[in-house]
Amino acid sequence: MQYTAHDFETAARAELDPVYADFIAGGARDEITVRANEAAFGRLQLLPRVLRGSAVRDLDVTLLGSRARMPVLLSPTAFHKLVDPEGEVATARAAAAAGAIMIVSMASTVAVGEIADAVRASGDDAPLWFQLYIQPDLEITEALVRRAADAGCTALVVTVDSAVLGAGERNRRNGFHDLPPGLRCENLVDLRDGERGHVRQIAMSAELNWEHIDWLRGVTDLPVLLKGVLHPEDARLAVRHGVDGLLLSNHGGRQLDTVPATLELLPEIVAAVAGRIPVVLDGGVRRGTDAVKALALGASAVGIGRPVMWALAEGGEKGVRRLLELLREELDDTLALCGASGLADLTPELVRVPAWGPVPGPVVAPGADHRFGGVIA
Ligand SMILES: Cc1cc2nc3c(=O)[nH]c(=O)nc-3n(C[C@H](O)[C@H](O)[C@H](O)COP(=O)(O)O)c2cc1C
Ligand SMILES: CCCCC(=O)C(=O)O
Repeated sequence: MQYTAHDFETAARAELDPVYADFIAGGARDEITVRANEAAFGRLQLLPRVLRGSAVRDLDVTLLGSRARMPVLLSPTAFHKLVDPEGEVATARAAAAAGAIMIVSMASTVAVGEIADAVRASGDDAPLWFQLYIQPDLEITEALVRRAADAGCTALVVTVDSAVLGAGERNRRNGFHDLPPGLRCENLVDLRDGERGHVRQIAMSAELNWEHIDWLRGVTDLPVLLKGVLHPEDARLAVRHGVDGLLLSNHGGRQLDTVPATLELLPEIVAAVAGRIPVVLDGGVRRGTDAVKALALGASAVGIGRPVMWALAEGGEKGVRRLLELLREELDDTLALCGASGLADLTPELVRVPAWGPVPGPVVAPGADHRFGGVIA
């Protein structure tokens, strides 16, 4: 049985082709940013309030008009059929059951329209958003946007950290460059004559600039979020260009290695947008306490990437349901323990950096009993 997000990784690895496990776990180059994302949460502390509790906690959130029952989004991840025969349909049903927003990857192995149909048929209801890599061919891009809008997606998430595809050296070593036979990027099929949904059809364009964002604003009424803005100056530019929200993300350490952990950048980005647009954070969120730290520092919600893939690989729709239930429970009890009854009660005063750095020199004499104090570092 799985009791934490990390348990799903252990369980999935036991059954998964190691090449696929590496694709999921891996990051760019030395994977320094992959490690930094998770480590950053461990470095911050929670300082709870007491005696102001409430019997129930409210985890509802509305983001750019999309209502969700928890402030945890499923960040876009490609190729769900690589790890489960139902692929994105299973993930989307689980997200809808939990009332969580799922961001469908442009590189999904089920077409976005089919994913939306499956959610509607399930009787549960939760918004789907669509992640887009703007293509150099704007007609193709517009056709993709139309597919997402026709499917009923309620926001577009434009990934802007991928001028070129990040160097996943595990994939290189493993020779993993392509989907296996039978799997396709279904959103791309028939966008143009003869297009068969090949991964190579997705162009990572190094020429993208702010004019493309202005152009996109002109072809859709859907709210547009940018995914992968890290510099506060770019956050300010995003606001100036009428962007509706930011997904503060370093692509889970899969694009430019050695960029800071997203949590570390959060206060600067929140200050830069100054409440004008919502900021969602992803990267290394594995626990309810992680989510609470990000929310307290000004994020409106958080996203999870790898845990969803591991849960899907381990247990299909049931696995993802269980993962989201666990995160809901953790969030709920963290709020209770912090004296918060809802997300609005999560304020920066709940979070601190350790007052003491490492204590130099031995703090416990050799042979002394370590159990009662002394060890600070
Ligand atoms: C297997 C995998 C596939 C991904 N595919 C996409 C994608 O298609 N589009 C995108 O914008 N981000 C993609 N990402 C990045 C995620 O959206 C997200 O930013 C990242 O996984 C968050 O970090 P976490 O995995 O530590 O939660 C992918 C990440 C992984 C692990
Ligand atoms: C063309 C698929 C891109 C997937 C992706 O963004 C990732 O693996 O991080």
